[in-house]
Amino acid sequence: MSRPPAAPETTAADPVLTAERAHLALAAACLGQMRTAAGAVTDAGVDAWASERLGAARAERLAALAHDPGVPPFFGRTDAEAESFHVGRRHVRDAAGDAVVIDWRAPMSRPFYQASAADPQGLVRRRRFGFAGGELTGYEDEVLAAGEDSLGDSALLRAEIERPRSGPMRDIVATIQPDQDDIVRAPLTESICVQGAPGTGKTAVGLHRAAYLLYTHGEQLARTGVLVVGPNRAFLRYIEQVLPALGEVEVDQATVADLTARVTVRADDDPAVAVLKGDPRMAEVLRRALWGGISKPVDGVQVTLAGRRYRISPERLKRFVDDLRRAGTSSVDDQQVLHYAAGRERLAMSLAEYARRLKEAGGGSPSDAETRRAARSAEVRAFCDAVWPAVDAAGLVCGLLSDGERLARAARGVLTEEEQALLRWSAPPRSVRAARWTPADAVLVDEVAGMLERTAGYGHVVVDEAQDLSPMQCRAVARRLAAGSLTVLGDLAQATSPWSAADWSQTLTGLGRPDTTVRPLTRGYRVPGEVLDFANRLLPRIAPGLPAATAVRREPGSLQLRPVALLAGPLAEVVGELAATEGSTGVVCADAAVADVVGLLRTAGLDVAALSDDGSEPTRVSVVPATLVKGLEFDHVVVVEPAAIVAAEPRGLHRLYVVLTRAVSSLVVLHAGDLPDLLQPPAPSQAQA
Ligand SMILES: Nc1ncnc2c1ncn2[C@@H]1O[C@H](COP(=O)(O)OP(=O)(O)OP(=O)(O)O)[C@@H](O)[C@H]1O
Repeated sequence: MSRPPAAPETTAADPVLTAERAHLALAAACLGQMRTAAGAVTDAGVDAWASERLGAARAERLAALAHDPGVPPFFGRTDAEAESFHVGRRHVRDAAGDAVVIDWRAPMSRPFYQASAADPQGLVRRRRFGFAGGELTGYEDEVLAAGEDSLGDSALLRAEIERPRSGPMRDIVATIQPDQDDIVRAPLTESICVQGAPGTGKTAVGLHRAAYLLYTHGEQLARTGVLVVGPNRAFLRYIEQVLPALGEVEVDQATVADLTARVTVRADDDPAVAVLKGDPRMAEVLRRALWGGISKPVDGVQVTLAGRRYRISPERLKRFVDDLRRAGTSSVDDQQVLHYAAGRERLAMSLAEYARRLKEAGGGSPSDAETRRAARSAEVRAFCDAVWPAVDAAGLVCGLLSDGERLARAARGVLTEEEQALLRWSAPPRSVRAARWTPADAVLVDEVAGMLERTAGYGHVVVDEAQDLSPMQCRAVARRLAAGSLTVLGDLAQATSPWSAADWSQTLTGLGRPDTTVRPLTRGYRVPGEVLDFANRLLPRIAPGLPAATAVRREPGSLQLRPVALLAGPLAEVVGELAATEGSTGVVCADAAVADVVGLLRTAGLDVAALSDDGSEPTRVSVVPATLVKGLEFDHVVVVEPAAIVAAEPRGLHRLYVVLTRAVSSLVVLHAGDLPDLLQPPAPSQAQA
């Protein structure tokens, strides 16, 4: 279904339109001048490093000013009694430095998003603009002073929501709604968890929050950085353009697998094993395995310092080791904790400094360099290697999973014997490199690496589809958070991993922010009401207690249930019809059926390709494995045999809920078998009753 961008009742001769077009031309010209000025700045700094930094800063600035002719410099305007502002994606100034457009993130722009007739926030009028291909084609006024507001029912908002989808996700900066804006503009110090039904704009809100925080706390976050964590490469590819379009190019985007890629993953675990490896008790097992490798000194050590030898007794050595081990294992504050590798270095230094004190007591005065040399001496190194051995993270996990006795020592009282047996590799690998690591193992290795050395942390982390993270994955994300704050986005009804919890507390605890407030979003922007009502029938079983989303619009005819005798013919026919329309089509089926569905559609002469997790670009008609569709959306969705999607995995009904909520315009459900009971049409007698 295609609709032109809204052009409310305005004509070319409308003086308002004429004046606004002139302002648009002015803004475009000023932006051009700003770009020229940024391009003219020379990169010559005092030295090569400074020149490079200047060059990088200039490239960033140019990227931020990049002008896409399809993206107009402003999209709205606020009129107060004394002044009016045009609101756009970034500040635009004229040659005199006066504002031509103000950035949507500036405090002055807030009333554009928040003002209502009941609370005009100083505005007399709000104006929204409609564009087609960069041309200003119309506008919509709400005279707040006269009690008018669109209450989320603006024609321009509707046009934006219904526009055909093609290519990657776009920003929603022109139409952010008040409840979304509250989350976007929450302070940097506040961690937030958004529990939002499908299509309520969680991903959009999280990305706009990142852009808002980078604007508002640029200097602080430029140092510490912002990270966006998404579920898979296909999803990251889908969202990767949103932040650059908002002028933010310096945000890292990664999956948990990317963050924990310290070993090469070559295998998958059975669900029961994956659940256990994701259990927070594994952190305790690993902690014991690592710190339990430190042994008690039995002999004294001779330390050579500035030509003399000093003997340190086993009792004193034991005290050094105990004190350092305590600093590594009993600190409540993660920021203060002593990491294992640093502990090893400190132990060596403790010995050298003790020798120095002995020398000083005898009247000597060794230099720092001599003390450091003593810490690096062969005797001290040999002592540390024996008592506080160097550890390789992958080696430790490999040893633990290969050696039943070692595992039992670390897991005693934490895991049952049956659980230990589940973890043990039946055939230990010949070497650490040869191990058939799974994604859950990679997270364990990362946990150990995080105990060995402090992981660099970001100032803010946005975690999307967070309902699917295991507690151990949450810890991996938390390690990247340092002292910063979090935006956690997710939907418990879309929780498809075998370890998914029924409430947010486990996830938020794992992420290290148990006190985070959970805020709901319930207005669905993506899916038409008819389709959403259908999918919501699954809610009582998959997420009892969660409020159902309400759709912002209804589209009669958007849902078609088609029972068929054989799938092949009707599938090719339906997809053929949709392929001829504007926008994207996703044909979603159980993963195991993807190859057959692709073959069948190609045999029918249709140009389709399977969506894969390598981040490659989706085609206009994609065959999508059900496990890869999370977070994505298509104009038209064809679901092939829902019962097979449900049967494919333990949380298959949750998966089906995800699949049924991806359509912007239409959903066709093709089924040769029965529909899952909750989705079956009421029997005729019930229907009449
Ligand atoms: N205020 C808005 N104005 C216009 N479009 C919006 C708005 N909010 C959300 N949308 C659109 O609705 C769609 C769904 O948004 P998004 O993907 O962020 O939702 P979500 O809650 O993350 O969904 P899901 O959980 O189903 O993946 C997107 O196309 C987004 O652009």
